[in-house]
This record gives sequence, structure tokens and C-alpha cells, in this order.
Amino acid sequence: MNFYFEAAQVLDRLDAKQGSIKGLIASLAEKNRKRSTALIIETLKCEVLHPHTGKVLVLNLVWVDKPVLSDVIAASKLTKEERKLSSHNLTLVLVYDLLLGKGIQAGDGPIKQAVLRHKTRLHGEFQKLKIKRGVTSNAQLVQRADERAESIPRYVRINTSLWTTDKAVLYYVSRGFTLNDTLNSSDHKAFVKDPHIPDLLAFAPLTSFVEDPAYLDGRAIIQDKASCFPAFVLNPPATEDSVVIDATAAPGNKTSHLSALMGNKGKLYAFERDKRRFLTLQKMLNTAQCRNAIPINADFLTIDPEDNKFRPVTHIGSGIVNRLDHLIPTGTRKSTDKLETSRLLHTVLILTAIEEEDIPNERLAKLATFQLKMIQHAMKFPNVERIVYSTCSIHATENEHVVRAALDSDEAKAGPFVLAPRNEVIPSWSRRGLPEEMKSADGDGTNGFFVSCFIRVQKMALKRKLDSEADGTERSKPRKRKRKRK
Ligand SMILES: C[S@@+](CC[C@H](N)C(=O)[O-])C[C@H]1O[C@@H](n2cnc3c(N)ncnc32)[C@H](O)[C@@H]1O
Repeated sequence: MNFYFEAAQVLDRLDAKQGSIKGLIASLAEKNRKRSTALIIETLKCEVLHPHTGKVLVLNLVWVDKPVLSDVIAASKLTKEERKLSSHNLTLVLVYDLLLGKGIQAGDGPIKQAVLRHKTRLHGEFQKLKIKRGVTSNAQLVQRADERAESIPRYVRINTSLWTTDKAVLYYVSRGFTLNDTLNSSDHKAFVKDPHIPDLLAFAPLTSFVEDPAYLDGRAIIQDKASCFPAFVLNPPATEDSVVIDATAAPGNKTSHLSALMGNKGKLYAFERDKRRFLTLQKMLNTAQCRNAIPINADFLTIDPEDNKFRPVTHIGSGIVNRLDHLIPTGTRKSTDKLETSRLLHTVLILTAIEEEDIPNERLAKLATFQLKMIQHAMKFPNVERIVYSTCSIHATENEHVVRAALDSDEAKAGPFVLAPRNEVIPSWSRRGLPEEMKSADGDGTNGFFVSCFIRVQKMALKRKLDSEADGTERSKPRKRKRKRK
């Protein structure tokens, strides 16, 4: 019965706006977390009420007029007749399991008995409700909820530290998949090479990699496309003397991506201040065999940019607001249970998008202030040339406003740092941030994700000058100009 109480408590705290779905799920005891998470998500699919209209949210897709479970409970008079069921959310999760789940998974206590006494009536009211809503199956009731989740491809990033994309393509073809030019989500055995991110493959949305040996041994990393942008945009150098920082590293998807882009060379300092997440980060980096990564359990803000170890740093990535990443298991690849949890969390991610609309301004402002501090701190590293700041937030407060404030900061002026020109930030990606939020718009927004890239002007100009001098182009330019003038 415990996990019903825990799930109900999370729903109570969500109602009371005492935390985010992600945060509250994370606070659950490990023992029941998977079961409770499943119950919470499935119940929410039927029951999220819009704060103003009272309509029910079916993920962030559609608002339907009436909740499913509350309607059935009200019609069956369950709570009116059973005093023990004084908690609405506890009743919701129990009735969810009775009608849509596997039946109530608990010993015979008084609360379970109270619900079961009304089993026939609850089923009857549930059937009536389906007829009223014109659906013939339980799945149809919540089906639309999953439409969006099911339309997002399953992305697999090839870990080039261990494998090549060419080999991966042959491997997946040998496992019965077909490489196509475009992804057709109804073709479950097709995959494509992503047009924007190198070494990223996109499969049909529900493709399972639970048993895939390449996933299990770290050659293939399941990583959402949006979370591949930051490392790709940071574009770290792949030389033995490269020194790069991932300022907010756990669980380590972006760190392992950076490591692969660096050809596993040089030094990649990966900071993670949270002890528990630091362990996950270490596991992830081991599995992905990131030999150049140096995980450090410390707060990036406490690191002295003048420390001899960090003085040579040229590239810094900081991704802060990925509100779910730290929950998605990546370190322990052998657990299929964890993968299922990660799928559920994918659903939470979509729910979170709407939840984020309700983040109080005060909290947003606090987050934004902290994020700004991280960028300003990154700008203090004497040799840093390129800083990527990313969030999975949909709020300009945490995105464009932070970038604008960072550009106006003393650190940016001292750099000086400017936003990288479009041709350095995935030119083929047409969607950019919110132009009205910037003085001159150049943020890079993607589907609930935001990536921006600062570059140091002088260093870049100097580098271009030195590069062009080295290949002789600097000298050829004036000659050309002279010829034109003639
Ligand atoms: C959104 S997650 C990062 C996701 C990660 N970049 C990835 O793609 O796998 C943010 C992480 O940064 C950590 N973090 C936040 N602020 C930090 C700081 N000042 N120093 C070090 N770690 C920090 C958090 O504990 C959390 O684990």
C-alpha cells in the first residue's frame, strides 16, 4: 500500500505547488520510485486540471472537458460513502489501478476494501463514461495524450570514442533495420542519419534499445536530439593540449558527447556539485570510456579561474535547467527497469513543459540569477574563447533575458564576449530564439530547449588572423583588393 500513499503524497504536493513533478519524484524512496512514478504519470494523464479553466490536460496536447477518474469516482459516490477515502489523490491512484492498471496491488487493508466494495459500480460508471465520450477502449481515453510522445523519434548518438557511425549503420542494418532518407514513424524498422547533428541516428519513436548490446556496452547512447546541440555548438578542439570544462555535468550525456568530439584527447574537466549525481556521472563516463574526462565533485562557481590547472581552459559548456536529465538513468545500463523509468520520465518531460508555464516569477528570477552567475564565472577564465549556455526551459527569463544580461555584464565587456555569428551555430537550423526578447536576436531555441554561444572577440579575431597568416590568405586579400581598385 505504501507506494499508493507515496504517489498520492506527490500528487498532493503538486496540487499545493510545493515542487515540480521532477523534484517530487526524485524525492521518493528508491525502493518504490519506479512503481510510484508509473502510477503518478498514468494518473496525471487522466487528471491534470488546468488552473483557470478546470479542463483536464492530456499532456501538453489537448485540454479535454472533464477528468476521467474524478468523474467516475463522483458518479459512483465512492468517496461519499466511504469515510476512509478522505484523500482525493489516494482515491485517484487506487481507482486508476483498479480500472486502468493491474488491479490494486496491495494486501487486504481497510482502504483497499473500501474501494473494492464499490468495484462493480466503479466499472459500470467507467463503461458509461466511455460510451458518453465515444470511445471503445481504455487506451482511447488517454490515447491522444501519448500522440506527441510517440511522434518524437528515438535518437541514438553513436559514441565515436568507441565506434563509428558507418559501423553502427551496418550493425543496425544487420539487426533488421533499414537506413532511409526520411523517417516515417509508421515504419518501425527504419532509421535515418540526423541532418543536423553528426553521428546521431533517429529511429521510429517506440523503438526499444533495452536489449541492444551496443547500447548496453556504451557504443550507442540514447540521447535526445536537443541535448546534443550544446556540445556540437561548443565545438571543442580535438588536440592533445585541449582543455575544456563541462560546468554542470551529471548525468554526463553532454560530457560524453564533448569527450567524443574531442577525440578523447586533451583534458575535459566535468564539474558536478551533487554527490549522488556525481556517482551517476562517474558511471556514465566509465561506460562511455571517456578517457580524457576528469570528473570533479565540486561547485563550478567555487573554481578559481586563475588556478594553473584551469587557466588554459578555452571552451566551457554549461547546461543548467535540464529539469529531468539527472533522473534519467544512464550509468547502469544493465537495468531494463531503469530504461522503462526513463520512458516514463520522457512523459514527465512533456508534462513538465506545461508545468513550467506555472513556475512562479520569483523562482524563475532566482534561477535566472544563478544561471547568469554561471556564465559570468565562465567568462572569467583568462583563456576561454567559447562558452555555450543551454537550458531546456521555455522561459525567456531563463533564456534570452539571461543572455542579454550576460552580454551587458562587466565580464562580457572585459572579454569582450559577443554572441557567436549564426554561421558558427548550426547555420542549417532555421529556428532561432525569440527575436523580440533580444536587442539583436541570436539565441538558438529548439523545441523546449535553448542554446546560446558566446565567443571572445579579440581572441577569435586574433586566431583568424594567425590562421590566415599561416595559410597565406591574409596576404592574398590586399592583393585582390588592390586589383579590384585598379
Ligand atoms: C541539467 S543537469 C546537466 C545535464 C548534463 N549537462 C547532461 O547533458 O547530461 C544540471 C546538473 O548540473 C549540476 N549543477 C548545477 N549547478 C552546478 C554548479 N554550480 N556546479 C556544478 N554542478 C552544478 C546539477 O547538480 C545537475 O546535476
